[in-house]
Amino acid sequence: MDTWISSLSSSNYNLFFFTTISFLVSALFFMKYLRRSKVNLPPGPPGWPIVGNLFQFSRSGKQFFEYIKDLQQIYGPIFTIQMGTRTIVIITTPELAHEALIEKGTILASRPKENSTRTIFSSNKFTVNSADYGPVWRSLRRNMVSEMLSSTRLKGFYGVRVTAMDRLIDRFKTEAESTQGVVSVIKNVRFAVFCILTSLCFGVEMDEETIVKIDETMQSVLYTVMPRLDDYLPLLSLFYLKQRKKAKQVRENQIKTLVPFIERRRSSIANPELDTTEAKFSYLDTLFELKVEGRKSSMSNAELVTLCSEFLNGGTDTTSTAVEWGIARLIQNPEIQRKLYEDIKSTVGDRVVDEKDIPNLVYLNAFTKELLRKHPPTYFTLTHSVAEPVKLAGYDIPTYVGLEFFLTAIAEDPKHWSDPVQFNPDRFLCGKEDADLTGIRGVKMMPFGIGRRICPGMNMGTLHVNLIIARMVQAFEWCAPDDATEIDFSEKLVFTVLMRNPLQAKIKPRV
Ligand code: HEM
Repeated sequence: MDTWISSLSSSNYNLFFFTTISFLVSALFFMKYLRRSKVNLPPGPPGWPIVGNLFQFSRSGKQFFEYIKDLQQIYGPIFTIQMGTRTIVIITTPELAHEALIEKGTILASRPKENSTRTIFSSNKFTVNSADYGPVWRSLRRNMVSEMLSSTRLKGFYGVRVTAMDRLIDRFKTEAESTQGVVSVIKNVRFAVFCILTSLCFGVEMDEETIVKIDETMQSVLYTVMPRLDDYLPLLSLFYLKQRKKAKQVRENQIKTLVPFIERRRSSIANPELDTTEAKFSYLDTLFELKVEGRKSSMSNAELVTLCSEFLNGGTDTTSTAVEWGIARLIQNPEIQRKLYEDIKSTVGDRVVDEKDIPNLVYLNAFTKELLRKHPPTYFTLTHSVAEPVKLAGYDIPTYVGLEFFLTAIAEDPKHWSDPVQFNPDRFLCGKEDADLTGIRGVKMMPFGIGRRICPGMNMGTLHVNLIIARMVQAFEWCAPDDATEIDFSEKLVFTVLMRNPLQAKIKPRV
């Protein structure tokens, strides 16, 4: 949300034009105001005409989640902000999340209208995450879960993970040789996760150069769909023609990069004898065959690109961000690192830790849960919207509102956690303070969301975080590059919440 400010100042203003537009917008807003003033929305900071709270936010100099934290102190568990034309309701407590996403789950399971850039990249809302709650969403989601993410399917991809983990440890060793032991955490972990997901998605093992190229394409897509000022003030879109042109180029490049893999897979299914190196099964295969409710035609290549990109993006940044924060916590707390290593050593002995060991690694599981509580990779769920007007906490929620669930506030609610700000995996040992991540038995933390739209990759995401951390801690002792350095825990909101300064860590191989 920060990026639009700089682009605005660089735009070439035409004063007369802007004034006329402002007048028209004011009239429009006034009419909208008359209509909306009858609605009993949750309270919130008074806004300015046209822009609402947009400039108050930008002038606060804070990141979006910091601004929201401040407003929570003033307005309580549920409040409204007006960002230009967008009305956003923020929910910050477990009780209200339960009311919204479990008790009234079907009504709050929709997604808001998209801007024109997002529509290009979602093939007009043809993805699991963007589709409205209805037949298309059901078909796409059911396919993704049952064919790729169920526990049986996950087990079938065991070999892919073993290869990726061995490669990860080797990469750390190689990097450390030329840097006196200092390695970049997120870069290598991201690469490992991406290797797994590309293999599952396209059914091929790829060389490093190809994987890096696809990853760069995916990252440029994520940056292109990030919010801009004209998402909030659509009439300013005239000043963003260059960005819209750029978005089309990024889309073309995304299609150009991924279509060859789609064609290759098609041809290898048609002629299995030609390439024996390909995997027996991939996400693409399921999409080739999928019948989407309410559609007669099969998917176009552009739609296949969109769905494959969703699969790759959904699990890469989230997982690698979590691991980076995890290693930062281990460096900050050598005692926690020692306990984790002891847990692995006493459970698996001298052999390499395997994903089948994970259910027995009690401390590792507690550590990962605490990691996802304290550092949910995204601070908000994806935006929800309502299919029909509904009441929440006694307030009106009309259909034009976007709902944001503030995950860190929910996971640090002092009514539900002892010493909530403290990073302490022990809280999950011996059932002292447990939490059901699905929210069905009550909500205390929800790093994957809850209800109808809960992350379908929850099992895979948790498995990857557990496995990567176990392998990294078994192979190396982790410390700060210079033993005196304090880890900087400040955050930067991009798509996930990253460490402001990407973590550099010193590794010492364990003997
Ligand atoms: C640690 C890892 C992960 C975390 C923390 C995470 C978190 C989330 C969150 C917070 C949401 C939004 C839920 C909502 O809107 O209420 C979500 C949705 C989603 N995630 Fe994940 N995710 C992770 C891994 C994955 C993986 C591995 C995949 C697939 C390969 C995936 C695919 C998706 C999809 C498709 C959605 C949209 C669901 C829908 O709208 O029905 N995620 N995830």
